[in-house]
Amino acid sequence: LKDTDKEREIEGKVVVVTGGTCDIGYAIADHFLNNGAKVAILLDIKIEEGIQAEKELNSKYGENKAVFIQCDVTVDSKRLSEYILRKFKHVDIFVNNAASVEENEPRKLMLINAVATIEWSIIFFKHMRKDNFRGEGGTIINISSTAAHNIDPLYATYKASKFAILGFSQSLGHKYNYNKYGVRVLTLCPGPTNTTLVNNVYNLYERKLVEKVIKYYNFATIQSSDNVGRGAVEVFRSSESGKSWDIVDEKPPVESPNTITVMPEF
Ligand SMILES: NC(=O)C1=CN([C@@H]2O[C@H](COP(=O)(O)OP(=O)(O)OC[C@H]3O[C@@H](n4cnc5c(N)ncnc54)[C@H](O)[C@@H]3O)[C@@H](O)[C@H]2O)C=CC1
Ligand SMILES: CCCCCC(=O)/C=C/[C@H]1C=CC(=O)[C@@H]1CCCCCCC(=O)O
Repeated sequence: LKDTDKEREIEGKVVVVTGGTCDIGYAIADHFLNNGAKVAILLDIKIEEGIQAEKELNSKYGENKAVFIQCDVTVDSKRLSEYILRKFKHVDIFVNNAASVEENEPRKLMLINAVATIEWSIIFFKHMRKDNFRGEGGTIINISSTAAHNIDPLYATYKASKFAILGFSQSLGHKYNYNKYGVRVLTLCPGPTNTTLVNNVYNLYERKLVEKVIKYYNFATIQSSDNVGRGAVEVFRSSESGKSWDIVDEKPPVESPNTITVMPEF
């Protein structure tokens, strides 16, 4: 196999997903296991959901295919990355998916969505680097949002975090870095998806405003998490480093635009 073929193979790979116990993170873990991953390690702050998710995936794919480790991504990166590497020897795919949409806790939101994504990416980039002693290459997948392509009245802090993830991931995954270090960095930008997080929007904003924004972007559906999980595997199998992919309206991934849409006054 060529290096790029090996890199894009899922069979036998160790996958880590932050926020992996429900919704989009769970669907990503599920699809990687379904396509032959050796193990999916689910890092999440929620203990009961974590135990349940581990149980469900193990009954679907077999014993020890899923491992839940309780984790706060904002504080546990050093301790748990060392633990994971001691226990599993290496990690092939690291997915930064955990997030908050709590606009009224901006510091916490930025720590979870942006700072933690950057810190965990850097830790596992170093582990995977091929110029490192024993570095075997690998793929980091960071979850941004189509909200990172748009300026409108909603989610100002959340948007800032998703713009940060997109810029960081495309820069770290730049072809120059890929050629030098052999680690792929990919970004996914899901559109509105039916999860706990999305249902929060109507608690934060007037329904009329949300409806106006939805109409402006012409979103056809609030898609399933499963479509994002399926899209993640498709992107993993086909994408070059540094690219970003929109997964919207229950359709397959399409490359993200390099432009920002500014919603006019209304
Ligand atoms: N639902 C949507 O419409 C969209 C979601 N996204 C992104 O997709 C990703 C997943 O979103 P959803 O599944 O909708 O969210 P969700 O809220 O259903 O799941 C997020 C998970 O992250 C975990 N988490 C939160 N803070 C944590 C912390 N400090 N440490 C560890 N785990 C923590 C939660 O416990 C939860 O399991 C997020 O990055 C989100 O921004 C992007 C575009 C659209
Ligand atoms: C357009 C508003 C959609 C309202 C309901 C909704 O689906 C909200 C979803 C957000 C929660 C987390 C996200 O990442 C979602 C935004 C998804 C793209 C929204 C794009 C519109 C925007 O820029 O605000």
